[in-house]
Amino acid sequence: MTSQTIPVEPFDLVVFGATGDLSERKLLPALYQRQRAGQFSGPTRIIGSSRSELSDDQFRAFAKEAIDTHVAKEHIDEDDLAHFLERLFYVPSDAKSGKGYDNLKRKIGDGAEVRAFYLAVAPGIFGDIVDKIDRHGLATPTSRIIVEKPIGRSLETAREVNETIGRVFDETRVFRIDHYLGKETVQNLMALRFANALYEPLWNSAHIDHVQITVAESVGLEGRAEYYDKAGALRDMVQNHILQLLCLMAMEAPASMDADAVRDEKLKVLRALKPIHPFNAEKLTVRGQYRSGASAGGAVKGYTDELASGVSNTETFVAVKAEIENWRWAGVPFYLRTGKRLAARVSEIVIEFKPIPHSIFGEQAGRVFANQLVIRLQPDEGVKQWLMIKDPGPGGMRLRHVPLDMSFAQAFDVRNPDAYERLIMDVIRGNQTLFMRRDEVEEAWRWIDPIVAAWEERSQNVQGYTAGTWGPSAAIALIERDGRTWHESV
Ligand SMILES: NC(=O)C1=CN([C@@H]2O[C@H](COP(=O)(O)OP(=O)(O)OC[C@H]3O[C@@H](n4cnc5c(N)ncnc54)[C@H](OP(=O)(O)O)[C@@H]3O)[C@@H](O)[C@H]2O)C=CC1
Ligand SMILES: O=C1O[C@H](COP(=O)(O)O)[C@@H](O)[C@H](O)[C@H]1O
Repeated sequence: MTSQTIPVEPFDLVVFGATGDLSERKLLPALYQRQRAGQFSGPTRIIGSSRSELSDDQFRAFAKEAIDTHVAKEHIDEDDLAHFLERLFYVPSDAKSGKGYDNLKRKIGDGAEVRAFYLAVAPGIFGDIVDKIDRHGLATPTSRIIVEKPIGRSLETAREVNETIGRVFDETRVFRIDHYLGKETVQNLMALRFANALYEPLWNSAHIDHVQITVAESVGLEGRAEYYDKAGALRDMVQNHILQLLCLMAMEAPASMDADAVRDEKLKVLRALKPIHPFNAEKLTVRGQYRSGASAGGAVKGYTDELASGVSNTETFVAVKAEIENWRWAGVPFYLRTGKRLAARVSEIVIEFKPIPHSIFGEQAGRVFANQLVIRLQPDEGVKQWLMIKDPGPGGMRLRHVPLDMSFAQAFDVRNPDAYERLIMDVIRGNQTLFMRRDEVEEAWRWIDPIVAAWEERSQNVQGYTAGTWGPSAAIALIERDGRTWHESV
């Protein structure tokens, strides 16, 4: 039995927003996979809720459709699916009026020892639901709450959301999801750093020249214009996923994998981020917006063509040169970039080591490239350590730049579980290590807010880029000004 299949104790999971997009595409398929892996025990139940008046059977039909659509055929087992559907129930409820909450209380009854509430609804009704959970006595002293991003759109609004939740659930029972932390390769970053003796002595400004973090998407708005146009790439991706990656890459070794030990170290990194001000924002940040172009699937519309209004200054791409002001990282730039409708879907962290101080090989040996460690988060998850070696053969000492390549798909013949599978099971186990603590979320906003303010103060407009490219030319200039180049991700 692997750690993935150690059963968790029976639980009741109430999913608010059970008929929505997140539930359909991610939560129900992830829960089904855990059933299939044999992780559920006893009378575990998943109780869906939202305003739609569905019966249990109608919700089961919705879940079956979701699983048929979003789970690969070879992973669907009819017996497992039937057992999973038996665990599903549905109670209509309205977060605003409170209608249905008494029925929900009756349905939960004494229920299982472990009870969790998943807020898979728009952030605007988080407060209403928490309030109704409280007033209708749905929570026990050990109940947990799972909250989706975005947690606010600024430090002030994040504090409001956190206060609202904190009135009913103390911090040890709040699970703020950043699904990047549930990705296998992101957790592997910790394994790579702290389970190997090799890297840690080199993991500092004496040996690392710079770091690049890229989260590139080939998709566009995917029908989420209403949310996205108010958020933009900085709030949607940098405030959470990219800063979390940066923290795991840059933090000191925690004393253990204990949730607070890890989160304390991440918090110190966030606190050490050098603030970006209006006077240097234009030099350190780039905002882009895609225009019509091409993708693998053919011609695609520009961002504003997808909006009802037809106009917007919201960024769909952002690049930032960040710095961490502490002993380990002083003087090491962290180049961050993310965007929609880029040339490829690829997320990776590139660590470029400093060049050797002197080459003994002479010009005929060819260029000596600096060592690079490339951690590929998705797709084609793996780790590549680029090294210089001698070109084989008797032709003299010629050097070659080659990767030591560890592809997870080739090394392990197992399905790569979706982040939500791991994260939901961690909630049930009560393990908060891979969830964001309140102070982390607020500290991240403390660094993001001045960037937004600087853009507004300086009227820093978005720069157009053609869909299917790597973003605006200013993003290339951002790194090339420093004599460096973006890693070629494909
Ligand atoms: N979709 C995604 O890929 C991602 C989503 N998220 C976050 O997850 C959350 C949910 O997103 P998503 O699923 O896309 O949103 P949807 O708009 O698709 O779904 C919203 C859900 O909330 C229910 N709902 C709306 N109003 C009420 C109400 N007054 N009372 C009770 N239920 C209500 C809706 O059902 P009904 O109309 O029947 O009430 C529906 O089930 C958001 O916070 C989003 O930011 C985060 C990361 C990715
Ligand atoms: O949280 C979000 O993440 C997705 C990208 O997630 P991935 O797992 O597919 O890399 C992004 O598309 C979305 O805009 C954002 O809200």
